[in-house]
Order: sequence, then C-alpha cells, then structure tokens
Amino acid sequence: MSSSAEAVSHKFLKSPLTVGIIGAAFSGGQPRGGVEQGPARLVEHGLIDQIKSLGWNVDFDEKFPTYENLKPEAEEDRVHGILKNVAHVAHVTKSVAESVEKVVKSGALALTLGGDHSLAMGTVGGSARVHKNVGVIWVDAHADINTPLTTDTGNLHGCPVSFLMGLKGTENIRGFEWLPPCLPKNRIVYIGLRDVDAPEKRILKENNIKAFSMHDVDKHGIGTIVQKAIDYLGADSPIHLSFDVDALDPTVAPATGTPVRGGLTFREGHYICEALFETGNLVAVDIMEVNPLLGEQTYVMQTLQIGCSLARAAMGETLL
Ligand SMILES: NC(=[NH2+])NCCC[C@H](N)C(=O)O
Ligand SMILES: [Mn+2]
Ligand SMILES: [Mn+2]
Repeated sequence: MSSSAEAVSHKFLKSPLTVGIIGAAFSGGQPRGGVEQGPARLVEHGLIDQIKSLGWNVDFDEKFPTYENLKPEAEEDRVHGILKNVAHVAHVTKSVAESVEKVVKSGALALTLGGDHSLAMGTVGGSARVHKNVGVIWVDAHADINTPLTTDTGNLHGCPVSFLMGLKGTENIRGFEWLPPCLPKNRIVYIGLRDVDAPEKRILKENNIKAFSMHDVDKHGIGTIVQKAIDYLGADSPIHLSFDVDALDPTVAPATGTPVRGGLTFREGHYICEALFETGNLVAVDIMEVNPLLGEQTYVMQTLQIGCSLARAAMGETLL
C-alpha cells in the first residue's frame, strides 16, 4: 500500500489528517436484512488498520450504536402513504447527521459505513450543516430521488436526495423536522446511473440536475466524467462523496440489495475515489449498501474487500 495522503493539500481538513469513522448499522430504508452488518464486517475485514497504514489518524468507537434498535415507539401512528419505516429512518438519520456534523466541524474527514442509502439524509445533512456550499458526488446505479409522492416501493433508500433537496411531497413528514432543505439542485452530480424510475427521470430533467449515466461513462471515459463533475461543483467546493456499491457492476460488487448489470468496473469505481481525493476537497465519504448476507461467501468477501479498497482510494492509496 502506498499513500500520499500528506502530499495533497487539503482545503478543509486539519493536519495531522484524521478520519472520523461512523458505523451506521441500519437497514430500515429497504426490506432486505443484512445491510446493517456492513459496518461491522468492513471493520472486521481490517479497514481501520488499513487506513492507519495510509498515514491517517483514526477516530472510531468500536461500540458504535446499533441503529437497528434505535426504534422510536409508536411507529404505527406515523403513516405517510406508501412510505415504510418513516419514524425509524427519521430517528436514525438525525443521529447520523449529528455524528457527521461533529466530525466535519472538527476538521476531520467523516467516513460513514452503511447501512442502506437512506442514511445519506443524515450524512449529507450533517456535512451541509458545516459547509453550506457542499457539493455532493453521488455514485450509484440509482438516482435515489423518488419523493413520497413518486416512490412505488415505499423504500426510503430510494428517496434520500429528494428529502435533502426538499422536493414537493417531502414537506411535513413527521420525524424529519430536523432536516430542512440543505442541498440545492445544482450542488449534486450523479455518476453511474442506469436504473432510474420514470418519475425520477422527470425530476432530474425538470430540475436540471447534473447526471452522468453509464452511457456517458462509456462515451467519454471515466477520467473526463469525473473532471466534468469536479468542474461543475467548482474547484473551491467542499466535496461529499456518497458511494453506493451497487454503482459497480454486480460481477465486481455482488453482495448488495439492488444490483443492476452494466455497472462501473473495478478501476472506474476506484478512479472516482482517487481523483476526488486528489482534489484535496473531500470532507465526507459514504460507503453504502454493502450487504454481507447476500450471496455466497466468496462474493461477500469480494464485496467487503471492495468496500475497504474504495475507502482507501478516497484516502490517498495508490497515488505514487
Ligand atoms: N439505494 C438504493 N440501492 N436504492 C434503490 C432504489 C430503487 C428504486 N428506485 C426505489 O425507489 O425503490
Ligand atoms: Mn443504488
Ligand atoms: Mn443508492
């Protein structure tokens, strides 16, 4: 492992470089059990020592809360149409936002290990409290921008972006009072999209949201796409990378709840992380939707390994 963590000039991180790791053991934004085991399994796979060997100080509480049990009472009296687990997701994401905010405010990089992608309401919500102009790079097969009015699964991991933006239908959902609109429509760029619901396509188009699909990646190459994303957000913008491992091709990262074929290669995924590290602008990174209970052992190991190596790539590994 080589690292040049200190060779890049970091605009928003204090020296010595420190990462605050948030274990977000939560699956309530989607129906498949197991994704809540992502953080513990990534850590068990050696992530903490790997990051230390890149030269970072690591701030991590092994006894991170099991958000699964953080269920508020009276879930049943919070019904919002088709939406599932509203109270639970609201409660957990609020707590995650507080953790991320604290880390980012201290000048450390916030690394959140998911857990399902509804958690990004908390992670992006948290970094946006510190950096009002934070730019989000959302790497995913999916746009996760359904609203309570458009979702046909009711799974909140398909909705975090609409809540962060405060799109129509997200107002007045009880439990989410803590999350005011904090992400302007021109402060996000998607990379890797290939399974976008019809209403989501309409939302992306109507709001002029910057999105690079797999078609765009094929056409221009990942180097150009990442550069366009960085240029779009602006060279001085703090960057929050929210990486859903299902952005990768299922042959690369199979152990995830909603795999879609035709995804990013191993290198394309890592290149995104490396190039964003190189900007010196990263303030937060999410590694989401690793589900160690899905598939055979070798596939699970492969996915855990990739979760770890993506995080390392975002922290300076492989730069000479
Ligand atoms: N974070 C994810 N893996 N999201 C998948 C979302 C799938 C679908 N668009 C939905 O709304 O349910
Ligand atoms: Mn996804
Ligand atoms: Mn996602």
